[in-house]
Amino acid sequence: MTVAKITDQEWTFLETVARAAFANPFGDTRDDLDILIGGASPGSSPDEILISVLTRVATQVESLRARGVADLRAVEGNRREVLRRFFLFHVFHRYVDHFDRLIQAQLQAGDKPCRVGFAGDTLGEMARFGLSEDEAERTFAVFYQLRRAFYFIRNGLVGSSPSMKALRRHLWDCVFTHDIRWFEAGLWNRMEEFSILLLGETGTGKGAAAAAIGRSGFIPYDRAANGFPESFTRNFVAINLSQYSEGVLESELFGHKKGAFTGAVENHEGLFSRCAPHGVIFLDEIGDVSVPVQIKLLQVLQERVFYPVGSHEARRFSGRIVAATNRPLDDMMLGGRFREDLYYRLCSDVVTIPPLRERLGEDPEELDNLIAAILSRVAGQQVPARERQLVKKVIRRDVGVDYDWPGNVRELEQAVKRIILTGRYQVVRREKGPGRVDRLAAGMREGALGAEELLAAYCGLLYDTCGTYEEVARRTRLDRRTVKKYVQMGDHA
Ligand SMILES: Nc1ncnc2c1ncn2[C@@H]1O[C@H](COP(=O)(O)OP(=O)(O)OP(=O)(O)O)[C@@H](O)[C@H]1O
Repeated sequence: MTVAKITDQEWTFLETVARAAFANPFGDTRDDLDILIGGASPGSSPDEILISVLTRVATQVESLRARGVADLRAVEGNRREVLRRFFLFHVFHRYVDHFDRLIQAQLQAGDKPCRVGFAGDTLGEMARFGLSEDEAERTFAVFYQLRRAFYFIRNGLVGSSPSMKALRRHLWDCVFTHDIRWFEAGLWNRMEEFSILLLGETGTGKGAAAAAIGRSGFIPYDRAANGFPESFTRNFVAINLSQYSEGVLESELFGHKKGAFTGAVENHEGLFSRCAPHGVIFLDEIGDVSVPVQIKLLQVLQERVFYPVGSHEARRFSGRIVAATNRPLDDMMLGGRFREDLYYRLCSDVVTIPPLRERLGEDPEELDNLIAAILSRVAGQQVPARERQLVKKVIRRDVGVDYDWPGNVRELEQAVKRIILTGRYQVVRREKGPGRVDRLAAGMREGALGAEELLAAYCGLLYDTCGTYEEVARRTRLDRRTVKKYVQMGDHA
């Protein structure tokens, strides 16, 4: 048998590469394996380590080829699996730059799927290693997915603190499961069954985390089109549930039929019908929806069908749900404001996003990394170290080192912008509880409040006690959107 030509020492090497092949790139295991594979000296840079890994693997592939044993068809069982992963590691890294360029091109092109010029070469190379056509095509799609997940999780969520590293690892598992063997064995096609609940304070990056998951979904390779029929930009649709009144929200989510209500002059496709088959719907601020809408969402999650408003025609939904809230869902469930059955349907996994103050406490460099990322996002290019230091100095001067960043990264983004505009960042601290009541009462006694200020202060006061825009809307008989506007106005007064 040809396998006998591979020595035990070589098998040890192949097994190590096979373990690295699909390891979580944000975990420590992958780093340790790379050092083992490449034999790089301690203190080498990540680029040096990677080059030595790829060189050694390519040399080993050539050696197997020269002896005529670089073919999976001659091997079975566990050894086939080790060899398969080893060859795939090699192929993946040979085409990784092509995948990166495809991601960039697709970002530019938006919803129109891009041509994939290198598919034939990559598939041909896998075929020469003995993969069947189906296996090669599915693997090609998984390669694209692996690279997208790496790109969007790394770039969408900046930060080097331990809790951010843990978050990136966690998000990777949300896309591929904690053991990619399960994913490869069939879950690649069934991740829609796993909904994710993102928890965390406002501005921590729940939307950014959801987008990273959404853009990293599986997109099947289409043989006839010689490419991917769907752009990943279409694979993620987000809705902020707190922005809509109940009636409008149902229409936005499920669509409506012409004539379903006054003003429904055309059929309207809702979010659920617009979602691509392996796409993600991001339900932001899920803690703010009314119980009737919660029941409808539960039905979609349970039965995978929904009905446009005014229609009895069931529509199928085959995407994945990611939901987020900064509300205390536990308390809300106790008070009957959030349904337990929906909660348990939403949380195949719960991901908690750390607040900025915790991250800064773990690693002071976190602030530098975030300032750099925000500045280059605002400027559209890398910003010199001098400017970055300047912004950091102003932050330290104006809010001190112990500032708790209640608005988290969103607040930091605004702080950086304000510093660019004005050279300073003075914080208006949000007053809660009795302080607010006193201020409102004093303002009324003095007759000093304008109508909008009065409403903003009253809505803010109610929001502090009731906890949801919906409840404030009920008490003030305003609609939820208006309430939110006034609460936020009060926050920034
Ligand atoms: N780790 C991060 N790295 C880079 N940018 C981040 C990070 N976290 C958040 N941001 C940015 O901060 C802003 C706020 O993030 P996001 O909207 O995702 O927060 P959120 O938790 O969803 O807030 P809310 O609960 O109010 O909806 C966005 O512009 C986002 O890109």
